[in-house]
Parts: sequence; structure tokens; C-alpha cells
Amino acid sequence: MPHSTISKTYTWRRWIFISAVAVQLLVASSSIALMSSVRVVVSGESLWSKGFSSAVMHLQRYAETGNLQDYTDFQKSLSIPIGMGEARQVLDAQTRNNSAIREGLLQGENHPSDVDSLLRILPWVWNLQTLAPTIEYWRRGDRHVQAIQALGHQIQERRSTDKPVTAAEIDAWHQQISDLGNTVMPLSKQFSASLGSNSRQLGRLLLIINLLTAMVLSLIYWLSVQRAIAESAKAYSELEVERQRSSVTLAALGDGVITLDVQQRILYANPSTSQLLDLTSAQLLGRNIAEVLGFVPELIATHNASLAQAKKSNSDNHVHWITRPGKDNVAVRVSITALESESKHSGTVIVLHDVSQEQNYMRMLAWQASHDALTGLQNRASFEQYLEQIIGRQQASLLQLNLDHFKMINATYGHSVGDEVLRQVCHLLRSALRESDALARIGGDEFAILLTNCPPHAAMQTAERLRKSVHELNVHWHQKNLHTGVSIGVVHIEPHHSSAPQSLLSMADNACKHAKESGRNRISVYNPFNRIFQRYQGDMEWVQRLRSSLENNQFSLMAQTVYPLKPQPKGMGGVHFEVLLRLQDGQGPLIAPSVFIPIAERYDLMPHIDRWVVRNTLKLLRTHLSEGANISTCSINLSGASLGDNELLDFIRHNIWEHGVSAEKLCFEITETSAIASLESATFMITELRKLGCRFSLDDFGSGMASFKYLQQLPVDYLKIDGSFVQDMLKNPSNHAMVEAIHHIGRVLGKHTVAEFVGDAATFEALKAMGVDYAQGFYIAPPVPLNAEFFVRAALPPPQIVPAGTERKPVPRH
Ligand SMILES: Nc1nc2c(ncn2[C@@H]2O[C@H](COP(=O)(O)OP(=O)(O)OP(=O)(O)O)[C@@H](O)[C@H]2O)c(=O)[nH]1
Repeated sequence: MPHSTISKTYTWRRWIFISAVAVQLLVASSSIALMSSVRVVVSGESLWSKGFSSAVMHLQRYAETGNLQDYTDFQKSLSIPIGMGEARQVLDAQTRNNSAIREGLLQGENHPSDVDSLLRILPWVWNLQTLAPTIEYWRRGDRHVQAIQALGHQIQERRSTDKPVTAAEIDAWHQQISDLGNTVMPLSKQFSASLGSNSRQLGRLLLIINLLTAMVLSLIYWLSVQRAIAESAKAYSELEVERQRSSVTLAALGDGVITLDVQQRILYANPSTSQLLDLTSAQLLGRNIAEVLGFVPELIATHNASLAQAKKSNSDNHVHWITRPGKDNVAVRVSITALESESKHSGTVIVLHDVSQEQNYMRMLAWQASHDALTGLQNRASFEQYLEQIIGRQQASLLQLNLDHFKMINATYGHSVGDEVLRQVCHLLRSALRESDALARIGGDEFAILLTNCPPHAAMQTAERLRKSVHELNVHWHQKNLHTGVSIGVVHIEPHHSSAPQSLLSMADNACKHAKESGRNRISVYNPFNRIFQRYQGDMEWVQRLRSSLENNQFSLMAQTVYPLKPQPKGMGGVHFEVLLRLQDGQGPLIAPSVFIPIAERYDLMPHIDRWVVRNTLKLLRTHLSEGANISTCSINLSGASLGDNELLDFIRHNIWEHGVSAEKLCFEITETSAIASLESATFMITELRKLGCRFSLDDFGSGMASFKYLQQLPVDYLKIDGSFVQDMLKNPSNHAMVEAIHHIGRVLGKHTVAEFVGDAATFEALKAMGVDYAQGFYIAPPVPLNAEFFVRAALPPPQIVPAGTERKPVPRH
């Protein structure tokens, strides 16, 4: 039951009790007042009787002696009943003239405090039926008072005459006075008797009222107490349910909950606490928390200090590790709440939230972020951080190691064998280095080593030792011994060196590249003045430029018409063109692919460039086709590197589907040399895309003469005769013969032939006469932006053939 409800209930009961006592007091005091009024009336009656008797006695004397003093005493005595009689008359008249009543009662020699109590009571009870006989006796008595007053007056008048009073007169007066006295005395007794009866009745009535009041109040109080008992029993059972619920909840809680008393002794610990601390409840209860969790008293002190700033509970954001003998440590976050009872500190509740999993996870993530999972070595990012700390502080040497022909191990024996080789190389390197040297895996088969506090000649000796060890390493696999080698690039770092870690790694990378280009399994030292390293530097800048061009779409697509030299079969009309790539670098002229493609090939950027070309060409095709362009064939170049890229096939399929372009309109051009280099993957890709309806063209055909024997295996549609044969075929008979031979082979194998680099009308006519199927070159149409205008111009019959004799420059390929 909430504290406010309990307090309301008790307040209500307190008021019942106070009210009962007050009512009982009121009834009792009213009874006492009534009874004391009766006493006053009784004493008033006695005064009245005494006054009347005294008046009778003084009047007898006066009648006898005529002594005036007796008459004065008579009047004085009679004034008592007269005063009371006047008060009674006012009460009879019910005018509520309290001052007149008071005056009459005081005149009747009643005590002033009795007069006050009579004034409070008499007006209320005067008309009660039960008092009527009593009051009637009083009225009748008052009539005799008036009679004796009149008699006294009459005697006084007779005595004041000169005529002597006779004995007979005196006897008659005595007789009259005695009669009056005798009449009044029984009345007085009857008044007293009646008053006595009234007083007894009143006493009984008051007794009954008092008893009833006491009974009713006792009953009410008893009921209230009964109710209080019932409520407190209910509250107790609710409390018990609540207590059980709390204890079940606490037992079920995953968090450890500990309750401390003011001396910080453990009063309660839930089962999770026992589990967390690996201590039984018996081992916990009664012990000071400092013995169990040493850090808690300080937290409580901090918490109490913050309580002064009105913070009720305090969660400590720090993680505390609890050591458990023979078990894993656990990490907890602690929250503390001070208990207060009637504004006094009565204890502390401590909640231990187990964050071990979270902490281990965070540690694992931190480890993963800075380490390589395969070898457990630092990764590139963490190695760079380490490098940063060392640069400029000491003499050191940075070594970059790249395994030689590692790809072949993967390709021949599988990735898992490659992994094993990597692990063994890593182990070998680690064991060959000093404890202070740092080793990291910074790429697939690339390692970086920082030889700290190491002069150049010592670094070269270490590098040589490492090279030799890797070269001599035998990795046993299925009764085979696998060998590898390593090329090492070295950068000596002087103590005053200030380059960024990335620059140093790039220098080491260039040195390593130089070692590769020099024949592999060797060491090359970075020298900034060597031309080769300057070229590498230039390459690096180009790589950055190409990457940012890909990200920012700074390439543009051109189109060059492939002109049919023979009439096209019905339904095969429409524009046939090759898509050519240019780099749009700022406001300057477009950059030809011959400038950047060799670098892109060297640094593995071609698959990215090919994807950019495929995606953007299909996007443009969709636009132009929806605007009504009549396209028969769109040729897209794919680089040799892409042929071995398994994911490219999916990429092309997805883009064809996404852009809704008919696959029959697409022809992919692959160079003869790249197709032969990756014959298997090229054949697979060609076969798969041909299933969709795509066609293939073998570009630069004839440049690698060995290609003829592979031609039968490659299911291509077009042979593109190498432009170097075409462009001067009319001047160079052997080139002419090559063009003829290629065309002839194409015909035999059922492939269409395309002659590129057609720069003049004579070549155009010669090719036509030879029976070549298509021609492409500046003579026919230069590359122009792949936009709507291109389709309008290319679709115009006849094609835009420039006048005979006009020379055009050969077109760079992509
Ligand atoms: N087994 C395995 N191979 C990986 C891992 N990471 C990258 N590689 C492969 O390592 C090869 C690295 O090839 P490169 O260094 O470019 O070529 P290489 O064959 O070593 O030739 P050179 O370096 O020019 O001598 C690539 O084929 C990657 O696919 C890995 O964790 N495990």
C-alpha cells in the first residue's frame, strides 16, 4: 500500500478517535452543566423559601410592635422571592430578556456564577412538559408573595395613622399572616418535591444519554479498529506478496544486486551476485563490502558527495574488473542508490551490471581493427600509427616485402595452401627479427617491417637474411615442397626524417616494385634521385587521379562509327559503333586512353574502369533507344584484366537487366592477346554472354601471330584487324598481305572482319574490294560524344565519308 494512502487512513482514524472523545466530553459536560443547574434551582428554591419565611416572621413582628425596622426587614426578606418571581415572569413571557432574568435571579441572592449557568439552561428547558408542574408551584407561590406584600403594605398604612391599633386588628393580622405562611409552606414543599422528581428524571435521562453515547462511540471506534486490523492484515499480505515478487524478481535478475546496511555490511545479495563473484550467499552475507569488492567504498563516498548535489542514484560509467580465482575475470558497471528512511541514511543498494561480453567484444573489435586475422600480425593502419611514433625520433629502416608469384600458389594449390604459406612466412619473419622490430601484414602477400634503432648497413644485412630465409623456406604440402621468394624494398629513415608514414610506405612500395621489376627475389633501396623512382612517383599520382576520376565521374564516352562495307541483311540496319573512353580532366582537352590505360593496367584499375564504361554506356543506350535511336551494334571494350574477374560477368548481366537494353545490341571487344592469356576464363565469359545474345569481337587481331591456333576455340563474331596493318597497307605489301590473310581466315571460320584505322579513301576502297565487312577510322567518322546528335548524323544515308584524299590521324584505341 503506498505510504500516502496509509497516512490518509491513519489520519482519518485519528480524527474518528478525537471526535468520539470530543462528543463524549460534550455530552458529559452538558450533563454536568444540567445537573449543576438543577442544583442551582434547588438552592434557589431554598433561598426563596427562606426569604418568604423570614418575611412572614418580620411581618408578624411588625404587626405586633409596629417597629419600622421589622417592616424594613420584612421588605428585604420578601425581595428575594419577588426577584425570583420577576425572573420567572420574564421566562414565562419568553422574551429572552436575559438581563431582566439575570437581575431577578441576582435579586433572589443567587450566586452570580450560578446565575450564568441558569441563564444558559433555563430558557431552553422552561417549556419542557416535565417541568410544567414544578413551575406551576412556583407561580402559585409567587401569588402568595404578592398577597403577603400587599398585606404588609396594608399593615404599614394602618400603623402610620394616628389611630391606635387594636388588639383585635393585631390578632386579625397575625391570623392572615399565619394563613399565608401556612399556605405557602406546603407549596414550597411540593415545589421541592416536584423539582426533586424532575432532577431524578433528568439524572436518569442524562445517565442513559451518556451510556448510549459511550456505547455508540465505542461501537464506532470498535468498528474502526476492526477495519484497521483488516486493512493492516490486507496490507501485510500485500506486502508479503510484494516481498515475494521482489525477491523472485531479484533472483531472476541478470544483474547482481547487493543491499548494504549503514556500516556497509552485506544484508542481501541476489543469486546473480553469487554467480558474478563466484561466492555463495553465506560467504557474502554479513561481510563488509570492502572485503568483497574493494572499489565499492570509494564509489559510495563519491556517490554520497554527489547526493549533496541532489542526485539520488549514481551510475559509475567506469568498467571495473573483478578477479575470480580459477575463473575468468568479469567486467561490471556499477550503479549505486542510497536508501533513506525518514530522511535518514539507512543503507545502500549496489547493482552490478555484467559487461564482460560487451568488453570482450570491444576488445575483439579493437584487435580486429588493428590486426590481421590470418597471421595475428598488426595490420596496415596500426603499423602506420606505430610508424608515426618512430619517425623523427631514431634511426630506423622500413622494409616492404612482397612474395614472388604468390598468385600461382593460390591458383595451383588453392587459397588454403596460400594461407598456410602466408602463415609460415609470417612465422619465419617473426623468428628472424629482434623483439623490438615491428612486423605487420599490410596486404595480401605484403609485409612491412620496421627495424628500430638500426643503421642502414645492419638493416641491409637483416633484409638479406630475410630474403634468403624466405627463398629457402619449404612448405610441405601433400608430399610436395612449395617454394616462394620475396622481393624487398628498403627505405632508410634518418633520425631527422619528417615524412608521413603513408609516404614512407609508398617509398618502400616503390623500392619493392623496383626489386620485382629487376627480377624478383632481390632487395632494392629507395633512392629519390633515381629516375625509376621518379617514374613510380608519377605513376602514383596518376593512380590517385584515376581513382578520383572514377569516383567523380570524370570520364566521358565517345562513339566511332563502324561502317558496313557490304549491304546489310534486312533487319540488321541501324548504327554500328564502338564506344571509346576519354578522361575529362578539368577544363583541359580530353585525355586519350593511351595515356592512362597502361598505368591503370599496371595498378589493377582496369576492372573498375571497365565497370564504369559498361554501366554508363548502358545508361546512355537506354536513353537513346527510348528516344528512338536506331542502333544495330554497340561495341564495348573489355580489358584483359577483366576477363579473369569472375564478378564482372554478373555485373554485366545485372546492368543489362537493370537498364533494359537488348543484349543483341551489345558486342564486347577483347584484345587478342588478353583473350589468349586468359583463354579459359575468356571462353567462359564469351560463352555465357553469348547465351544472352551478346556478340564478341577479337580486337587488334594479328598483333600476336600465335593467335591463329587459338582462334577456333574462341567463339567470337568479329575479327578486328589490327590497325597497324590497315593504316599503311597500300604502301606496305606485307601489311596488305596480313590484312588479306586475316580477312581470309575470318571468312573461313565464318567471322566478320573489321578493319580499323582507315585513314583515307584509297584504303577504304581497297578494303571494300577485298571483301572486308566493316571499316572504321577517321576517314569514315572521327570519335564524337555519344549523344543524340551522334545518332542523327550516323543514321544519315550515305555515311559521312570525307572526300577522297583527305588524310586522318589514326584513332587511339580503347
Ligand atoms: N591465400 C591467400 N591469398 C591472398 C590473400 N590475400 C590476397 N591474396 C592473393 O595474393 C595474391 C597477391 O598477388 P600479387 O602480389 O599481386 O601477385 P604475385 O603473384 O605475388 O606476383 P608478384 O607480386 O608480381 O610477384 C593475389 O592473388 C591475392 O588474391 C590471403 O589472405 N590468402
